[in-house]
Amino acid sequence: MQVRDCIVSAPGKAILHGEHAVVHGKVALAVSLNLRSYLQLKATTNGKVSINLPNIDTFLCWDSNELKRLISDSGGRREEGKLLDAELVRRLREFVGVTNGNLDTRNMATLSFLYIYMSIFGSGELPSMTVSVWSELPTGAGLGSSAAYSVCLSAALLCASGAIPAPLKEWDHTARWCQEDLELINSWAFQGEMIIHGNPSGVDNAVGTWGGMLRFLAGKIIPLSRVPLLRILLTNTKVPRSTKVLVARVKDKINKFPTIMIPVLDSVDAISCTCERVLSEMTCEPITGEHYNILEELIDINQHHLNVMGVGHPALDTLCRVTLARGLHSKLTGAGGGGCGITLLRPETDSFVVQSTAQDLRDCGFDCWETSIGGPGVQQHSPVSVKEEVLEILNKY
Ligand SMILES: Nc1ncnc2c1ncn2[C@@H]1O[C@H](COP(=O)(O)OP(=O)(O)O)[C@@H](O)[C@H]1O
Ligand SMILES: C[C@@](O)(CCOP(=O)(O)O)CC(=O)O
Ligand SMILES: [Mg+2]
Repeated sequence: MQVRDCIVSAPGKAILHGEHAVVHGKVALAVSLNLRSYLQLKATTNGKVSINLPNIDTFLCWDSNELKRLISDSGGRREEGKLLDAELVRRLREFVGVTNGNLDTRNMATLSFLYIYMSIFGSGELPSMTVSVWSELPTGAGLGSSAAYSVCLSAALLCASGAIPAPLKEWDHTARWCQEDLELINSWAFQGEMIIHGNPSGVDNAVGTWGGMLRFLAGKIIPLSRVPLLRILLTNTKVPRSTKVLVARVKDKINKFPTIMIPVLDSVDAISCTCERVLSEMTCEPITGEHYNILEELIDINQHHLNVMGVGHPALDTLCRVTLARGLHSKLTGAGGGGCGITLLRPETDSFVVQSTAQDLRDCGFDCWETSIGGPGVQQHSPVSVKEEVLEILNKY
């Protein structure tokens, strides 16, 4: 079976408000970033399935017959849906050598690739191919690299299998799928996230699929079209962390102190709703300093709540302190425990203040950059539309 070649990309995301609370059915507001993961899928005829993941130094190759043996009697392929095929996951964990509780970066990426690949192609012949992924996002830092990875995998593999069409026409540079196809991509990406995260809310894969800013509540995705242009400084404390571990930590805390923690989650929900209202007001009335004052206070309150949930880190405290010394307000974004934070820049914040703050943060050993938000969701690319340096990395394998 010869499959179609393709190049796809998906954006990372920043959560403005609602991380962790969203896992427990509360509202989150999230926005896509102009930092993307890229995947190239090339059909081969050597009977091998290869993955090249240079960001995490992982290069693996299997015989497709060897993989086929893992699914021949595992109960068949699973269509889109929320639940994983537990038997296939068990076999794959054994095959990849994942012992219970082993959260190794490489194993998670390998497992989610194999799971999506085998679930999509499992009922027929397993095609040989080489899949290479390169990301501009830091991995494991709160910017949704796992979701961008899962969205790219599901879009490329669904497209290669013919389950969804390739939207790119001869004359296009980039193209996007129709709503129905995006929903299918999103549902498979959610399964990839389940393997990497354990218990994802689905907000990250939704942003990776649709892009822009969205409100997410219990699986319901509402794109927010009326939002003001926000200037955001992104800081990566470079403290490594795992979303899976942090999500489990919050769950344990809720189970241990339900009457204390549930009001905290409710308060985060109210913060997301208040933020959404203020953002919408800012698009239909003149933007005032008071709008920004409220946004800043919401950031401060939420950061305290995230500390109460147990997902803070001294490096994130440093980020908040250093930016506040320049009059700027920050909170962690994503799962916390290290990783990245966002700092809101006011329209009048002049570039000297931004530069000096960024320098202060770099002096703490952090990476820091002003970012534009609202990048497009998953898309297919012609090779000429991919930055040369990215194409060079993808073509190396
Ligand atoms: N470019 C990539 N190549 C391979 N695996 C990736 C890539 N990006 C993300 N991953 C997978 O996602 C995991 C990180 O996910 P997670 O802990 O949710 O952090 P985040 O999504 O905030 O970056 C990595 O350990 C790896 O398994
Ligand atoms: C903590 C959480 O709300 C966001 C995790 O984002 P990230 O993997 O840290 O980028 C988990 C989730 O929504 O699934
Ligand atoms: Mg993630």
